[in-house]
Amino acid sequence: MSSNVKVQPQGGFVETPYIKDLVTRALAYLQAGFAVHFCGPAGTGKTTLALHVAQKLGRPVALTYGNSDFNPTDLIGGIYGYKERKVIDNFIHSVLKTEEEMTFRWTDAALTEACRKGYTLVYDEFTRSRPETNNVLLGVLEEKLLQLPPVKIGDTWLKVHPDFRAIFTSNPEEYAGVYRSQDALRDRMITINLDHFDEETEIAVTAAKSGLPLEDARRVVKIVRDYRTKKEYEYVPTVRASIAIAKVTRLQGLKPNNSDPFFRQICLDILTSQSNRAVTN
Ligand SMILES: Nc1ncnc2c1ncn2[C@@H]1O[C@H](COP(=O)(O)OP(=O)(O)OP(=O)(O)O)[C@@H](O)[C@H]1O
Repeated sequence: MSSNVKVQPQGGFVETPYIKDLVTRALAYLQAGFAVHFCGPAGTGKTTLALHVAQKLGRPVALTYGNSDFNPTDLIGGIYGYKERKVIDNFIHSVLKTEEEMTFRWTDAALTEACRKGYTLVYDEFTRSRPETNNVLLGVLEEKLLQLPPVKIGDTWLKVHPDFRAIFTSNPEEYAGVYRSQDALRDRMITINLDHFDEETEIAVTAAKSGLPLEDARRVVKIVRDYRTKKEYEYVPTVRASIAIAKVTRLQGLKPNNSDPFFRQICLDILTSQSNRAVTN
């Protein structure tokens, strides 16, 4: 492994040449004012990358997650609660005057807050929201205008703050619970397709997240990658399997050694729990 791989203390962000290249490209597109979309299988680092790139932009982050139950108000905001003011004037005993005033309280949701204040929106797994819910993004990404619902007293359009940026993540369309997003929306973002990490990155991430020494993490990752390349299962184990095996190995005081039956069983349990279906074709 090249010496310039920075393995952070446990849990930190790992930046290998592979990760650095992705960060550089994403920042270039965002700084040019384009939205960026990380698309890839589970466990390929999309969410971590999106949050890291957002942090690099140096603006506050408005984070939201795709959800099939979402409707546009979950992205834009709505009327949540109201304030009631009641004045009773009984100065003249025979006359009772009451004034009631009810003011509704509008609350911005993540998209509106980001558009209004110039935050970076990170919309994780955005294709798990129904396409019609995401329609509101078309105007935001192209005309830089956010349409507000008529219930919002006064303004029905919000001009998007010049510092607003958007980063999206999604799993491929064949995943369960993922909708096919509109072509018009995909056309308004630059998609970077991710696959499983290169070996150097997977080792560094496994070591950082599990606390297992680098050389032992390398052995664990080799077992997982050999299993992954066999393609015997439709769902291949991800870096999460490497992290889990490495963490249990460390906490049990084991060495990643195939001649140890306990270590072998841990690998089997974790690898088979992630790849639960034989290839259908
Ligand atoms: N650069 C990194 N540095 C440290 N840990 C990382 C890095 N990238 C990914 N990870 C870790 O790898 C695991 C998977 O990453 P992440 O959740 O970002 O993947 P994902 O593609 O968003 O997965 P999913 O689609 O299942 O949500 C997590 O435990 C995450 O902390």
